[in-house]
Amino acid sequence: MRIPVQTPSHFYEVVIGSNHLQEAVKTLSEKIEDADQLIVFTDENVWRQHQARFTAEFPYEFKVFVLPAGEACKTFENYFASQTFLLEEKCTRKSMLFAFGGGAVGDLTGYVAATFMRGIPFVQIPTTILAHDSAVGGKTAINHPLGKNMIGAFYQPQAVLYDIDFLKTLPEKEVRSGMAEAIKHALISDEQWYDDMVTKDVTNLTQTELAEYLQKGIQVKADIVAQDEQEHSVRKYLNFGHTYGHAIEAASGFGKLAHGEAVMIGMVYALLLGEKYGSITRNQTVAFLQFAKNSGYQFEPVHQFTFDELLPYLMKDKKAEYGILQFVLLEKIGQPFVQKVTVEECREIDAILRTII
Ligand SMILES: NC(=O)c1ccc[n+]([C@@H]2O[C@H](COP(=O)([O-])OP(=O)(O)OC[C@H]3O[C@@H](n4cnc5c(N)ncnc54)[C@H](O)[C@@H]3O)[C@@H](O)[C@H]2O)c1
Ligand SMILES: O=C(O)C(=O)C[C@@H](O)[C@H](O)[C@H](O)COP(=O)(O)O
Ligand SMILES: [Zn+2]
Repeated sequence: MRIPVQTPSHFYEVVIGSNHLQEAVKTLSEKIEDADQLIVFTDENVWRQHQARFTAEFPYEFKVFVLPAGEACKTFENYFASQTFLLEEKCTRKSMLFAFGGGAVGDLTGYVAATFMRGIPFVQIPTTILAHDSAVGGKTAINHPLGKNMIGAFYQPQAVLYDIDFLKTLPEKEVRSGMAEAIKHALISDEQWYDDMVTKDVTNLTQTELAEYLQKGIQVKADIVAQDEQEHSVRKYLNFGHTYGHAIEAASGFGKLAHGEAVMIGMVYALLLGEKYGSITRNQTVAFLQFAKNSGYQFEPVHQFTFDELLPYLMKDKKAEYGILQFVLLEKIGQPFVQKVTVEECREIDAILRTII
């Protein structure tokens, strides 16, 4: 299946299927054959588990740059090492990068591609559930110890080649983390989908259900990015759960908490705020929390920090303007909006969160 993504700057396709890497690569053959070098960026876990299959099915000569697994790859040091590798390999503006891995490899590779010689083409080949979100839409970034994704660029890939057969080796924690973004996509777009989701064990979907959810999530993202590529308006909705989620993620030390685990906490926080500013009821928030707990999501990380310890991270949220925080909230399930919130209100909601989790 092909899902088109049309932004003001760029058109590309998400080619999603199972066991179709070889076929999917063919959709890009013209662009690939025009490149002077192909460089695959991956991480040590992904390469250990999928090198044989990738090499067998990727029908071109390539060089590989293996990064540390997970969030650890989104650092200045790895960004610098990546640029050094490209320079030492004599890459040029005609070279093409491939991000073979999860969101961390994808974000780092995209930022490297956006900045090497002021921009060279790159392709996303995602290997996680979460990457149905991260590989689409062109947000690329590395972290700074003071905040998540603080250095980056909007830079769209040439294509997203998503073979969901790679997902079969994901550990349960990463399944859970990835499903949080699918739950987010349902919450911000489609009440019926959300209602269906909460009846399921989202960590144990059938391949058919998983494929359907991923396609739906990609479509939600593609529709939003088509309207607002650089987050001036509706793209903010994709940040539902991320203001508080990123704060917990950064405060914990990058990589301790998986991104989706932190976002799940952030979504409960945002639902609580939605009780004040929207028509979300406490029953709905508690039902969501129960569904999250039943699916194995953890909320103890909140208790490791005081609100004042989280506050500096909250204040670095990229949606904040003139020192005022903006949260994405739900009027009702499926209807997001953006709301300015004061620090004192944030403190109050943080206190409520601690009592209900
Ligand atoms: N750019 C965006 O729009 C966007 C959207 C959402 C998240 N993100 C970013 O994505 C990152 C999280 O991405 P992620 O959850 O994919 O995590 P990840 O890339 O850190 O991968 C998680 C872990 O799973 C392993 N892994 C990956 N694929 C595997 C496979 N097929 N089998 C076994 N193990 C595998 C990795 O080695 C790593 O240890 C965060 O940095 C987050 O900020 C970006
Ligand atoms: O694509 C978007 O826009 C998103 O916000 C998707 C998020 O899931 C993702 O985690 C994103 O990287 C967060 O962006 P940030 O601007 O808050 O760092
Ligand atoms: Zn996210």
